[in-house]
Amino acid sequence: GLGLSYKKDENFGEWYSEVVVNSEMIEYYDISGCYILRPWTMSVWEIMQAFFDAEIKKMKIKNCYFPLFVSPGVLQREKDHIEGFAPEVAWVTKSGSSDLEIPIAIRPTSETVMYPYYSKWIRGHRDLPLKLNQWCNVVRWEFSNPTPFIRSREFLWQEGHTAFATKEEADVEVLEILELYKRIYEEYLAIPVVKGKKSELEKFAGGLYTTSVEAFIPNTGRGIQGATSHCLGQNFAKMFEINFENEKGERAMAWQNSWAYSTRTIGVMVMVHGDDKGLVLPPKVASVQVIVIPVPYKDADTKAIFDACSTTVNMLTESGFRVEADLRDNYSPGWKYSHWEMKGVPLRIEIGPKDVAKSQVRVVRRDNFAKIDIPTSTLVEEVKDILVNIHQSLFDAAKQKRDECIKVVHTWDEFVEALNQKSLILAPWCDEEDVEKDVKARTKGDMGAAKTLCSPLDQPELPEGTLCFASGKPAKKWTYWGRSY
Ligand SMILES: O=C1CCCN[C@@H]1CCCn1cnc2cc(F)c(Cl)cc2c1=O
Ligand SMILES: [Mg+2]
Repeated sequence: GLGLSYKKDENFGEWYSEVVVNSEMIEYYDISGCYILRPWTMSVWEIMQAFFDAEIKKMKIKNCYFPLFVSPGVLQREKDHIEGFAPEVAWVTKSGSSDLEIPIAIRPTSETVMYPYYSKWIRGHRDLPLKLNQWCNVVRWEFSNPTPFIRSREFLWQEGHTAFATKEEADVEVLEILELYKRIYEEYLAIPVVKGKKSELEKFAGGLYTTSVEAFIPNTGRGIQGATSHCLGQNFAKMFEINFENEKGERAMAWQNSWAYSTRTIGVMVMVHGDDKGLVLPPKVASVQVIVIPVPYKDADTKAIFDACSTTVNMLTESGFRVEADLRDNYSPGWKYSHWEMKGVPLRIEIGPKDVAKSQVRVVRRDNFAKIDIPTSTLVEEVKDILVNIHQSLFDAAKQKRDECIKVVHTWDEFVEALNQKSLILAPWCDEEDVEKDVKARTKGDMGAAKTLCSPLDQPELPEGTLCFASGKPAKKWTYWGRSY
């Protein structure tokens, strides 16, 4: 039948796989970890891309495109940059039936592709800041359980790579980009995130510090890194000799940042907002915000009903909404209701004989299934308000659910208890790496170990004398811990 065979709160993994397929976002592919992104996915991606691309253009960041292929020498330029990553690098070793002289890597990220040219292009301080971004795919041949959008061997992202004369400029940009990531999640996907700083153990090993926006999936009790903005310091400048003559005529090394968000954002949206009827799309990223469905009645004036549908579509389209009518005559209204609910369309408009007679329409919300009869004369204004309200209620519901999962703990026992309750744990920590490693070791298990997710930039008050929950040493900062994707 049309409905889902799994319930979100009973079989989350199966529910998720079914929703992404039945909503026509994903088609499974014959290579494990690879997925077909159907138009229903690409339209969400393109709406977010349009926002982010316009914002970085305001920051004078320019788009470019570097090759997909990386020569081995360059990739292995700095072993500690790719130390643990080597197993996930995909290599081209043949063309046709003949072996390549030298195997070529497929980019897993583009630092080593781009930075030799940054070194060539940056000579003097007038060549700075150099601020480039690219929209592309990357390949990481991961082996842990592949999940559409969340963990795939190829994914789409943007990667920004910027170079500055001073650390101050780099520090400012890291946070400007982080704010854009928060806006993508909160203003477009209606998902609450925490802005924070990664621990030394969890940060990008090649960089100076990493900031991120962290989301949370209540059903699995796992945190998920939503996007990252790194300050690389001068580490890559040293590695790739990206230096310049500063204004005092001295040789100086550039200060760099790199930042990315990916199609993983879409998986988080499905997981957070989806329900047992299928996908629920936040209005801002819905390629169809309103679906108009005629409800013909045996001897009623079908033409009048269809005309009313077209009029409604035109009126709403002219007002800037993304609206379609489902006029197919080989599906019943009931079938269409389920179909468009599965696809997550935020608002449905039903038009039957009674509605035509009264010059009104019946509006049904996807998020709470509320049914509202609205006169045609005020429909545009009402639809505008309802879509804004749907976004806000999706956000508020997600935030309430996330906040209910947050447990503040002060002792190891409270920590373990909270972890067993699938919580997002906020704990005072001494900020020592060995202690973090110890927590990982002590919480190892088939559910995965607990780790630090981030230390929120917005720190709650830490009373004098507060002790670390794990080591008993003086706590230095509040940190979010939990299991993660
Ligand atoms: O997260 C970002 C923002 C955008 C640009 N890149 C950084 C760091 C990426 C880390 N990282 C992540 N995954 C990797 C996988 C690999 F196979 C290799 Cl060789 C390297 C890496 C790697 O450096
Ligand atoms: Mg990885």
